[in-house]
Amino acid sequence: MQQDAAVITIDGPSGSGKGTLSRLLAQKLGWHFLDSGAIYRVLALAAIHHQIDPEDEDAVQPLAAHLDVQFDTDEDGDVKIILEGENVSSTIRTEEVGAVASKVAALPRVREALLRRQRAFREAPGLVADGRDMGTVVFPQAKVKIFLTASAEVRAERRFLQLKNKGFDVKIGDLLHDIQARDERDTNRATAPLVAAEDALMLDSSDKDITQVLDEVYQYAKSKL
Ligand SMILES: Nc1ncnc2c1ncn2[C@@H]1O[C@H](COP(=O)(O)OP(=O)(O)O)[C@@H](O)[C@H]1O
Ligand SMILES: Nc1ccn([C@H]2C[C@H](O)[C@@H](COP(=O)(O)OP(=O)(O)O)O2)c(=O)n1
Repeated sequence: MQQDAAVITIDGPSGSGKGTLSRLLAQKLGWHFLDSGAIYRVLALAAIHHQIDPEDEDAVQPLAAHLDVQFDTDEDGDVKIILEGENVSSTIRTEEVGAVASKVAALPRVREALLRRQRAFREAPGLVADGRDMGTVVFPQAKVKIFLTASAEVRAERRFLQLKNKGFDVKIGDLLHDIQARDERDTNRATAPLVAAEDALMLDSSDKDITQVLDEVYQYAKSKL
């Protein structure tokens, strides 16, 4: 880890466009990228595989501390996520895994166990970090912080198109329900809840396409770095 490498944090609820924006911004800047949600999703999948109750902190904490996960980036910048030797890049993206991720993520000792792993992504020339608590807990000293939102209906519609394109059989009503349940759990947990940092730029992407969002954030970041 390089304590002095610059960090841009992008936090917000499911489907707001954090992942897409963070990836594009990291590419444009030539910086590293941390998908912290993927770590919680991998942990959730590991809990499912090992038949561990996602709300049992004593059982999930050691799994988090010893999580055997690798992020392998190829020449095109595509990231392959390997859990215990298996490529889980696609399996972790289901709503079922997202819901379990949101449960394991509510456990304070699990979050603590994953802190160092996330901070290790901070390397020169810089890091774009995507998640829920990047600007508040993991990288509170980040120079640029964005809190990206969109209405729940718009987010459900985006997720519907995204999952349908990947071949998943999904219903928009179920997705809206899942998104609202996850918002509720992520926002109301006691440890590192989904909340904007005081010094974050608030951005509502409901009526903006991804190019507009990227341009706006890139200009803002340039003015702050
Ligand atoms: N501003 C936007 N306008 C329209 N679609 C978007 C926008 N941002 C992201 N998307 C699409 O919405 C889906 C969810 O975006 P994603 O980046 O995965 O969200 P998050 O990481 O916040 O859950 C993706 O299919 C993405 O291409
Ligand atoms: N920094 C983070 C990232 C994700 N989480 C939790 C809460 C989320 O509901 C799950 C899944 O996160 P992820 O960012 O992959 O979810 P979305 O792509 O936004 O749907 O993990 C978290 O608590 N803290």
